[in-house]
Parts: sequence; structure tokens; C-alpha cells
Amino acid sequence: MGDVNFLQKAIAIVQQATEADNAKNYAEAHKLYIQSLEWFTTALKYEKSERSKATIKAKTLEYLQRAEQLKEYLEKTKNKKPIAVGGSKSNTANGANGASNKKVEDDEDMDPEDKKRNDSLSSAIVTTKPNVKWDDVAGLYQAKEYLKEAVIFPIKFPQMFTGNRKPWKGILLYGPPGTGKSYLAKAVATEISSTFFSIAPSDIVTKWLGDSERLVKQLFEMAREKKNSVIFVDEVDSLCSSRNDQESESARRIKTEFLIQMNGVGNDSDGILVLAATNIPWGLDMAIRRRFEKRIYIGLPEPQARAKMFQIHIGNTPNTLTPGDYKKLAEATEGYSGSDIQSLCKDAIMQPVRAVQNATHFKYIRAPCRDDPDVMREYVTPCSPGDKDAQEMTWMDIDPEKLKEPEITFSDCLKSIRVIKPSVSSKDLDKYVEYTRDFGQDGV
Ligand SMILES: Nc1ncnc2c1ncn2[C@@H]1O[C@H](COP(=O)(O)OP(=O)(O)OP(=O)(O)O)[C@@H](O)[C@H]1O
Repeated sequence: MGDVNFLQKAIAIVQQATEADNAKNYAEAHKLYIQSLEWFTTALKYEKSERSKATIKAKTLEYLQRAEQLKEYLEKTKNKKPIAVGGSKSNTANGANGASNKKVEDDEDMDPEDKKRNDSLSSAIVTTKPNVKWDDVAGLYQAKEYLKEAVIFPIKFPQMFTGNRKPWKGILLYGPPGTGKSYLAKAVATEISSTFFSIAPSDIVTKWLGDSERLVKQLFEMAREKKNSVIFVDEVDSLCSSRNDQESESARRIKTEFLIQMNGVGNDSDGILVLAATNIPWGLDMAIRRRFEKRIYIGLPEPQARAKMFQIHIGNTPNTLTPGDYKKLAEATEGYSGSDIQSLCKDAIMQPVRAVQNATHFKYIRAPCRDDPDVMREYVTPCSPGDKDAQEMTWMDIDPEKLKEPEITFSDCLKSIRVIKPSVSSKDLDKYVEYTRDFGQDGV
């Protein structure tokens, strides 16, 4: 339902954009096209049908191209104004290219456009640790091993990575939606001491129309300066898809720049790991695919990992679940992804709230005090009308202080399993298995 709203919003904005465009109000049209692209990108993320995805992508490219044309036109007309600011720096393209050996952080005499890009990149640096530890990621042992190999060991034991032993420079995490690719990246950001850049392609493509490739270049320059950095690109397919006829000039330039930077030709790319994630690895440009030396399949979780996910997501919310119950829940959720189990747990956690909301009878009980478990006090809790202590009342009759909500039970979880179904079909999985056989390796 949410996806339909994103798409509707995108269409509504693009209609305004075309109206402004037709009325020759180009600045407004440009602004609206960019806004619509952001909504289209979000709609694309949540769209499940491959056909609709292709239509949205084609439309997005069309609007992107129009927005680029408008931007070019607006810049040309703006430059006609006789403003003598910046002298020889007025040509931003030359400014950026000539600055390759300069410190990117050297703001003093930085080209204003470079500075703007730099500021934007600074916001991509993850400064607040996401607080996802390796142990919070259930299963995916192999993937975690590779990531530790790539980011922890080279920093901690640089002496091990001399001669021909080089740390991995490009790791691609691919697999169905909701299997923990971004979550793993968060664990990397939490567990490393070095700089972590998190890049959303929509930012690169929509905010920097026309000079996106310079933004990519500057990103790598900045990462090189920081040393031992990780650049995480989520949904890398939308930045580096395989060539097609509808590809815009700017999309091609971004991709080329990415290739150059990942190659590290003429650059010292040691110390940078490019970590990327995608749901559609087969949509990636072949040359880009090759730059990711490790391509790790992040598949659906095994039963053991599913049991751990139930434990993680139910956490310390009061419950009566035993280790045996967690095992049974794992067995009952074959084919569920990590995010399916997360949604399922969210639903199960709400069951006691529903029980309170729907109860027609409550009873008085004595139970350990919330603030001091050594002290017993009186509470009111929902019960069946047949209970010998049942009293007819609703939640509205209860003193909030006295409410004792029921604990989550195994049967609450089973109820949620009946409602929440797996989001990945076995047909989808076949494609990943085939891709892994041809190009990847298992990370589970
Ligand atoms: N292995 C896991 N361990 C614990 N939680 C997980 C795991 N996998 C997924 N989850 C839960 O599911 C949520 C969604 O996962 P995440 O966003 O990482 O999926 P993704 O693979 O990046 O999906 P997409 O491809 O749609 O971006 C996470 O925030 C986390 O709560």
C-alpha cells in the first residue's frame, strides 16, 4: 500500500513539473523534476513487480534527462550574468579535475561547487555508530568472516597484509530483500574504527544532476585521504546497471567514473573497501561486477539463525517463551527472511496489547512489582469470562498503574505466523541460486 502512495506522490509531482515546463517556468520545473525523482526512486525500492519496475525506471530516466537539460539551460543563462566572482575558478569542471592532487578538505580556496559536494559527502560519513554488533546479525557466518577479513584484520594486523596478500577491495552482498545486507553494513560501521561512508544512489543521481560523476570522484578522493575507509553503496544496481538503450548520458558517466575509481588506476586505492548491496545482481554492469572480487550471497536464514532472530526481536519484552519454543518457531518459518521475522515479532509483541484492548473480563492478581521485583503488589490483567475470578470490565475501567499486560506466549507467535507470510517466493530464489552458481559464493 505504501508503494502505491510513493508512486502516486511521484506522479503528482511530475505532473506539476511538466506543467511548469510547458509554461516555460524552467527553474520551478527543474526543482519539481528532482523532487519527483526522489519519490520515484523510493517507489522503485518498494515495487515488487518487475514489469512495473521497468516502467518506472524508463520514466525516471526520461525525467532525469529532461531535468539535466533544464539544469544545463539554467546554468548557461545564469552564467550570462556579469558576476565577477571567483575569477579563474568559474569553470567548475576544470576546477574539479585540476584539484586531484589537492587536499579535498582544504576549504580555503576550494571551488564553491567542490565545496558544496564536499559538504554533501561529509553528511554521508556515518559518525554515530548504528549500534549493530556482529552478534546482533543472526547467521551469515561466512559473510561476517569475509567482512572481518576485509575491514578488521588489515587495520589491526597490517603486517599480515604485505606482499601478495592484499585486503579485499570490493565486496558485493546480494540476495533477496530483507535478508540483512544493509544490516551487515551497519555492523561493519559499528565495529570499525575507520571512516564509513554510506551512499544512497538516489542522493548521487538526483541531488547532483549533471555533476554526479564528479561527486563519485570526490567521494573516492575523500575516502583515500581518510585512509582505511569503507564506502557502502546500497542498491548499487541503480548506479551501475548494465548498459541499455535508455541509459542516460549522466548514468553512463557515473558508471565510468565508478569503474575508474574502483580500478584505482593512477590512484592509491589501497585502504578503501567498496562494500555494495543489491537485490538484482544480474542487473549489474559486467565490468562493475568484476571489480567486486568477493560476491557474497546473502540468502534466507537457516533454522538456527531464525531461532536467534526471534530471540533478538522479541528481546526482553515479557514473554513465556522457552528455548524449545524458539526452536519450534524457527521450524514453522521456513522461507521467511530476516525482515519477515522482524515484522512477525513486531506483530507478536502487539498481541498482549490487543488482548487488553479486546478483553471483556479482567481479574485481580498479585505479582512482583514492576520497579522492585522483590515486592508483591496487586495488578489487574485480562482473563477469559469463564475464569473464576473474572470481573466484567474493559480497559477503560482500569487504573493505568494497575494494568499487568499478559506476557507474549508461543500461541501469540503462532497467531502472527498465520497472518504474516514470507515475502520471497521460491521462484525468486531460483534466480539467486543460479547467479551464485555462476558468479558468487554463499555467505550463510
Ligand atoms: N541476519 C539478520 N539478523 C538479525 N536481523 C536481521 C537479519 N536479517 C535481517 N534482519 C532484520 O531485517 C531488517 C531488514 O534487513 P535489511 O534492511 O538489512 O535487509 P536488506 O537485505 O538490506 O534488504 P533490501 O535488499 O530490501 O535493502 C533489519 O533491520 C533487521 O532488523
